[in-house]
Amino acid sequence: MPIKAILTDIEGTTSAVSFVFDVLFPYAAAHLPDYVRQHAAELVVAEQLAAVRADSGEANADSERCIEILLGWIAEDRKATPLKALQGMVWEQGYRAGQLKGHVYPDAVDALRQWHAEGYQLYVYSSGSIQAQKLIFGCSEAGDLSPLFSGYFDTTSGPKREAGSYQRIAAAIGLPGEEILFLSDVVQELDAAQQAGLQTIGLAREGGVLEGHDTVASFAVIDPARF
Ligand SMILES: CSCCC(=O)C(=O)COP(=O)(O)O
Ligand SMILES: [Mg+2]
Repeated sequence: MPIKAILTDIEGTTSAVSFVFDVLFPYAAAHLPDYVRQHAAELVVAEQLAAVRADSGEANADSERCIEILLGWIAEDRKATPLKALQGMVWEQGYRAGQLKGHVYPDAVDALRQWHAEGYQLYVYSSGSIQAQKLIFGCSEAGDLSPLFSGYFDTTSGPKREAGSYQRIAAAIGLPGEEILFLSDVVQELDAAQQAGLQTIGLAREGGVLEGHDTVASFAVIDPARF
């Protein structure tokens, strides 16, 4: 079955891990406390704070305690959906103010443009919220890459290390798994996608092999037509 859609991870795949850890996470840690204080009464933020209380098991946590919990989650890189939603809101302010520009490897920019021109449908699946995904590609160093993408998936589709998440995404895309190529730098994510019937290629940008998956160091050597 030929590949019709390509689903890509962001951190470590299209974009440098260092951009996420050295730029995005510190920006969120610096600005999230005041953002929460200023917007805690607004429904979109209040809903996420309610989810922080539920996920942490601290039903009576006030806004200041929620901020402490969120900063702890940033420090431990917890892929918690309410943290990711709030990070997306905070980053939006940084991108709009010109303080942030999304990093996307030049080889990924070139390949995504080529695959889009060749008629492949392109999708993103990241632990970052859909808002954060649209920002990193929409406000990237290479310009607005958002017209290349047909859709975005985040942890509201499920955790990235569970096969069921990829089954739900394939159903949402409307293609059998075998017609979707998933790209990631994390072997557990590739394993879960493979278990769901998707094709996989691992990205090891510093070299090495992702056990059980064809592995490359750059998008430049990926040929979706070979499947
Ligand atoms: C959407 S950019 C921010 C990335 C992020 O918050 C994150 O946790 C990265 O997760 P990924 O699934 O892209 O490895
Ligand atoms: Mg990744």
